[in-house]
Amino acid sequence: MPVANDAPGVDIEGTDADAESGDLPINELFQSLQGEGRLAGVPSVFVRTSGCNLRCWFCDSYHTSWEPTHDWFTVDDVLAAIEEYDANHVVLTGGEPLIHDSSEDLLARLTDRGYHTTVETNGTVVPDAPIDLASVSPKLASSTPTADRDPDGNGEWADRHEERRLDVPTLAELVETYDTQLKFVVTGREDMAEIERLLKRLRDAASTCVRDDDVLLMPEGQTRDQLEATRETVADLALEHGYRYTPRLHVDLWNDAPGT
Ligand SMILES: C[S@@+](CC[C@H](N)C(=O)[O-])C[C@H]1O[C@@H](n2cnc3c(N)ncnc32)[C@H](O)[C@@H]1O
Ligand SMILES: Nc1nc2[nH]cc(C(=O)O)c2c(=O)[nH]1
Ligand code: SF4
Ligand SMILES: [Mg+2]
Repeated sequence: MPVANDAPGVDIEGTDADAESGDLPINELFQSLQGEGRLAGVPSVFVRTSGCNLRCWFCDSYHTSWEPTHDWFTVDDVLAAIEEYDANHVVLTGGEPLIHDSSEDLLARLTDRGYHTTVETNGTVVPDAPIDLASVSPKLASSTPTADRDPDGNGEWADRHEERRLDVPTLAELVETYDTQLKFVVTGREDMAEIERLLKRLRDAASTCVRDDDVLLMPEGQTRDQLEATRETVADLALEHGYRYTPRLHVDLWNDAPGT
């Protein structure tokens, strides 16, 4: 179910515009195979909220971040739409789903109904909600929308993105609270030094163990052609460092088609 109306009523960041109504801005809701991470290949219903507190230049969900579009759904509407599908796994993604208070209500109610929940998040917000798999994708310096890489302007978002993208105490709380995979978007070999530095800080800060097995390197690329250029380097880096490689199965299968 693609939902891509230019609906009014969300501020540019999509932050708590829904706080009073309890509704969620939904960009799309569809069934597919989980394309990324530990559960790659598992049939899942994807709920994509609109609005993000970051602006990665490479964001593959442009209409949830740079130019948010959505319809407003009540949590009951979202649950009813999910139940139309024959699936046990639900992936809550965005945009950044955890900037919306109502995501907590949705996650609690999905858990009550027996669904397995994955949340795809940039790791800047800790929710008060049950999550089976926190799929955390901390954003590296190579994601910052500097003027030369800005898809929508001249670097106006770079400073805000840079200030917000990494928050080690928040990441530590996420790994302590949830079964977590850390999924880094890798643009090239030069990203590894930052990943290593961040993991060191996170391991020092967190009271639970962050295993190399829970660190996933994912090639940057919104299309098959773009992945073609990055995937082999990223696979080599995973081998060299002892981290996991994750494909982007949905891009391999369906390229950049919406609703996949
Ligand atoms: C669109 S984001 C939404 C969830 C959350 N905002 C986040 O960034 O984790 C979903 C996933 O796609 C990844 N992603 C976005 N654009 C990408 C790209 N061009 N290449 C590879 N992964 C990308 C993100 O890092 C994240 O793991
Ligand atoms: N098939 C498929 N798998 C995914 N895993 C994470 C996704 C996301 O956009 O968060 C995603 C997506 O958009 N499609
Ligand atoms: S944090 Fe996620 S949704 Fe937000 S801009 Fe980056 S990739 Fe897109
Ligand atoms: Mg995606």
